[in-house]
Amino acid sequence: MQRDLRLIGVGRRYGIRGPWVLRGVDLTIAPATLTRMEGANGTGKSTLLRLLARLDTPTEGRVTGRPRTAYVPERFPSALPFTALGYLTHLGTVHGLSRTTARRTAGTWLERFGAGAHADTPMARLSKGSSQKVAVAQALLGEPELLVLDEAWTGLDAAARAELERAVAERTAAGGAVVFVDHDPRRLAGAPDATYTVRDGGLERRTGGGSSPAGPLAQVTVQGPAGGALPPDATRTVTTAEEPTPGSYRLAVPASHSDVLLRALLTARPPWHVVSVTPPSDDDPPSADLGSRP
Ligand SMILES: Nc1ncnc2c1ncn2[C@@H]1O[C@H](COP(=O)(O)OP(=O)(O)OP(=O)(O)O)[C@@H](O)[C@H]1O
Repeated sequence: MQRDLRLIGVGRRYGIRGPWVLRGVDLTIAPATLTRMEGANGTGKSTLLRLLARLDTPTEGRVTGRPRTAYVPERFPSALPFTALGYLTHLGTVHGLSRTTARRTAGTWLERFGAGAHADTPMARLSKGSSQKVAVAQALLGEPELLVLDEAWTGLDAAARAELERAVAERTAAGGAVVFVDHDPRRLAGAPDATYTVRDGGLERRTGGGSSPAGPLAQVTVQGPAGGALPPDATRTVTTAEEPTPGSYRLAVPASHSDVLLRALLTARPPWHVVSVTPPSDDDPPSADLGSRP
C-alpha cells in the first residue's frame, strides 16, 4: 500500500432525511497494521467498513488513498452461476492473474480452508460454511493491500477460523493493512495495533492494542539475521521476549497464537530460523496473569 487510507470528517446517512449513522469520523489506516472495529449491533460498523473498502461513498467528508482492496461482506451472495473453483479462478483473472495462475492460486486457497473437495461444487449448492470459505478465499487470492473483513469468521469451522487468523497475520507481515469486525472478543486477541468502538456515530479509540492474548504459554526459540529486531507482527503476539545472545530470542506466546507467531517469523524478509517450539506443560500458569509485553 503506497499511502495511508484516510477518512476525513466522514459522515454517512441513508436517505436525505435519514438519521446520521456516522458523523465526523477521522481515521487513518496505515500499511502493515491490524485494526479492530467493535460496537453494538446497528451502530454502523458495516457502514464504516464499506466506506473503507470504497464500496460506498460518504454523505459528507472525504476518503483519500486507494489501496488495492478486498472485502468479505457480512452476507456473501453465494447463489452465483459458477463452481467454487470456477468463481475463484474468474476473480483471480479479474485481479490480473493469468488463468493458469488464478486456477492454481484458487485451488491452494480452497485447500488451505479445507474446501478442496468442493472445488467443483456449484456455488448455489455449497453449505453456508463452505460458501464462507469461498468468500474469504476470494478476498485473499489477490494479496490485497487492504483487507476488510466483516464478521468473516462467522460460519467457519475451527480449522478454517485458525487458517483465516494465519492469513491475516501473513497479510500484515507482507505490508498489507487489515481491518476487521468480529463479535468474538477473543478473535486475534492481542494482535490489533488499534481497536475502535463505534458508538453514537463516532469512533472511540481504545487505549493499547486490545486485550492481551490469554491461555497457557508455548516457548519458542528463534534465531534472526545478525542485528535483526523481531518483526512487528511477532512482537505484537508474544507475551515476553528475552535476547540471551544478539539476534537469538526466547519467546513466550499463548499457545493459541503460536501459529500466528511462527507464520510472522517465517514470512519475514529475511525469514527467521525457528530453533525449537515447546508446547505449554499442564503446570504452566495462564499468560493472562503475566502482564507486560516487550
Ligand atoms: N443500505 C441501507 N439502507 C438504509 N439503512 C441502512 C443501510 N445499511 C445500514 N443501514 C442502517 O444503518 C445503521 C447501521 O447499520 P450497520 O449495518 O452499519 O451496523 P452494524 O454495526 O454493522 O450492525 P451489526 O452489528 O448488526 O452487523 C442501522 O440502523 C441500519 O439499519
